[in-house]
Amino acid sequence: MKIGVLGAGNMGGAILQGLVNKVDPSSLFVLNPVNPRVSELQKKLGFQLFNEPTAFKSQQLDVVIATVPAPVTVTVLKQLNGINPETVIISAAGGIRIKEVKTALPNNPVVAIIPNTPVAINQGTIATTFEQQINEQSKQTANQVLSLLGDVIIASEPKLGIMGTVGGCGPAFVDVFMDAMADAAVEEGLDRKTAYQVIASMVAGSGKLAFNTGKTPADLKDQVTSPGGTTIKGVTELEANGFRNAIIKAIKSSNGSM
Ligand SMILES: NC(=O)C1=CN([C@@H]2O[C@H](COP(=O)(O)OP(=O)(O)OC[C@H]3O[C@@H](n4cnc5c(N)ncnc54)[C@H](O)[C@@H]3O)[C@@H](O)[C@H]2O)C=CC1
Ligand SMILES: O=C(O)[C@@H]1CCC=N1
Repeated sequence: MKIGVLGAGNMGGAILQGLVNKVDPSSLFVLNPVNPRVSELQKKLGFQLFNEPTAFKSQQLDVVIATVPAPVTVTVLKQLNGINPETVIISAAGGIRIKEVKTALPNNPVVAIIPNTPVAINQGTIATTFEQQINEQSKQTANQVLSLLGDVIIASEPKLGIMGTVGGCGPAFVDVFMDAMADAAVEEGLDRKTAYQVIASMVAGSGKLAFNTGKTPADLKDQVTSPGGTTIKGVTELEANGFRNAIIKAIKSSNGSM
């Protein structure tokens, strides 16, 4: 399998790291304009780096994952005009519809995804929409690559935006939450390193508990709040300070509905 990545920034870099954990780096082909940061990444991960589209697009790639900034995605994909029509184009561009990608490369099968940064450790959440006309072979090729990176969750195109907001923007919200928790722990006298260790472990374990048990977050929360105990005092304070409302507004704002 030959995998192309268009744009090795934060998302492209995370995808490349996740892929290098699973496949030989010689099967990874990256197109990014000359950039010292990307040259460093190339040295670290060992993929093949191209600085212009002509040589990149003649590599007989099975897939190209587009992780250039969303506003330039269609323009950059147009530069791949003439690429093998069997190459599956996987666009990770937030807010860019399949039909817009098709205007750039009308003959290629297209898949729209919203991944998240945990793909770097093969624990990503990848909301995925296949174009309606896609054939089984192209679908399988895309699935084979994406499932190396984490959970592939199939979405209808109208739901890709909100699934991508929760899954793709979500890590940043969790990071803000963890950062604030660490500040509080430091204020209470814990050293920062230990605070980060406890918090990251707690978030990972809470996520796995929800995932593995299938219990609702409300049920899981109720199991922690002992009667007259310490947790309910904190939960009450969260409610008094509009924590839940802040999260709801953050999701709606990122999703473009506010
Ligand atoms: N950062 C994230 O967590 C997520 C990002 N995405 C999507 O991934 C895309 C990239 O986002 P980030 O990685 O955050 O941005 P970024 O700015 O970190 O990376 C963009 C990369 O594209 C490169 N680039 C710019 N013009 C190019 C061109 N003409 N040809 C090839 N490479 C080019 C840049 O040099 C840079 O390496 C966006 O479409 C975004 O919606 C989707 C889900 C999550
Ligand atoms: O912030 C962004 O626009 C991208 C899309 C989802 C996560 N990051």
